[in-house]
Amino acid sequence: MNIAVIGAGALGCLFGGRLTESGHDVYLLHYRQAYVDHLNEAGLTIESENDEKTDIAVTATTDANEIGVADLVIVFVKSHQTRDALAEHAACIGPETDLLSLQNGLRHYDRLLDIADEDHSFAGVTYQGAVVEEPGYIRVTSSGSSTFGGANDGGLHRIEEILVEAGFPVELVDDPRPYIWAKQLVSLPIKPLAALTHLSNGELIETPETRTLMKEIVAEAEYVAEHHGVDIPMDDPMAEVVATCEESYSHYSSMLQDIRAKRKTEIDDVNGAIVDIAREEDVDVPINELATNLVRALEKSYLD
Ligand SMILES: NC(=O)C1=CN([C@@H]2O[C@H](COP(=O)(O)OP(=O)(O)OC[C@H]3O[C@@H](n4cnc5c(N)ncnc54)[C@H](O)[C@@H]3O)[C@@H](O)[C@H]2O)C=CC1
Ligand SMILES: CC(C)(CO)C(=O)C(=O)O
Repeated sequence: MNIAVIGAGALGCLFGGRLTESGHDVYLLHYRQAYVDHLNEAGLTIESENDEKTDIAVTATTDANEIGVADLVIVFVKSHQTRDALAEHAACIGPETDLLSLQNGLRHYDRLLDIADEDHSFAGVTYQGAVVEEPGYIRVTSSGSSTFGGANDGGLHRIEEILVEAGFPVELVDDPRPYIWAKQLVSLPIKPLAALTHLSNGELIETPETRTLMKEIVAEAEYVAEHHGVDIPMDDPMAEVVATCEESYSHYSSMLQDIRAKRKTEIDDVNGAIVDIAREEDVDVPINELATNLVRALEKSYLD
């Protein structure tokens, strides 16, 4: 299969690297020529959770015209980069190209549907984790499954087959939206509060002040989901938040890592999306709104 991966970062390199290894013609798309040259010359090294290292020769490019029309495009830029990246690399997307996104946030499925029809748009979540240790060196941090869905069964099974062959556990669902919400419901209280307090996930849940705010953020989001007609497949979201924080006690959330590295965060697509949807549904979400505005203000202190 001819596959383009938009965003050759942590997950883009992991998925793109393993799909290359399993025999597909994969192109990793990035916007920086020096990074692309490095990937083409030195290849990728993927370090698995049991410290096994695999070297993979990959093809990277900044120019989607070099790819032609791909059979499958996988989107792995950060959520706020998606619209621009899809426009920039539109040359590899034709009417028969399948699009897949397993990004975080609440809007990635809709962004695909903005540019492709329902039969070619597939989205969901992944519990696979990875970090870029240095350019071309990817370390796997977790090997959870990827749950995704879409309207076209044939397309879903085509993507499932190649991902499973490449070693990724996959679960298919008819409608991915409830699963996208379920994953975000756990992230919503952790990410902004970690970004604002610099506490680890475990410290956030142990600290009475942040724990109370976390409960409120989750309760507001559950209320928005209910008004928005999303039936979240999770009995007790706050219990999931507590379990996640306990399991990842010393982990500093990705949003805090973005703040520390002075990068733009994904706040607009996480708590910011809850605020927007709440507004559409005429529901108040004061704690999500405060958390969103504070993280945006924090970003403003170092961006531009
Ligand atoms: N890294 C992880 O463990 C997980 C990440 N996710 C989600 O997956 C998505 C991707 O995350 P990561 O791989 O961690 O991000 P990342 O920041 O490592 O990779 C994104 C890459 O896209 C590149 N990029 C930005 N604009 C571009 C453009 N116009 N064209 C081509 N490339 C462009 C960036 O320079 C970067 O290298 C995010 O939504 C994230 O929240 C979800 C689960 C786990
Ligand atoms: C919120 C959570 C648990 C993953 O969604 C996290 O800690 C992170 O984003 O790094």
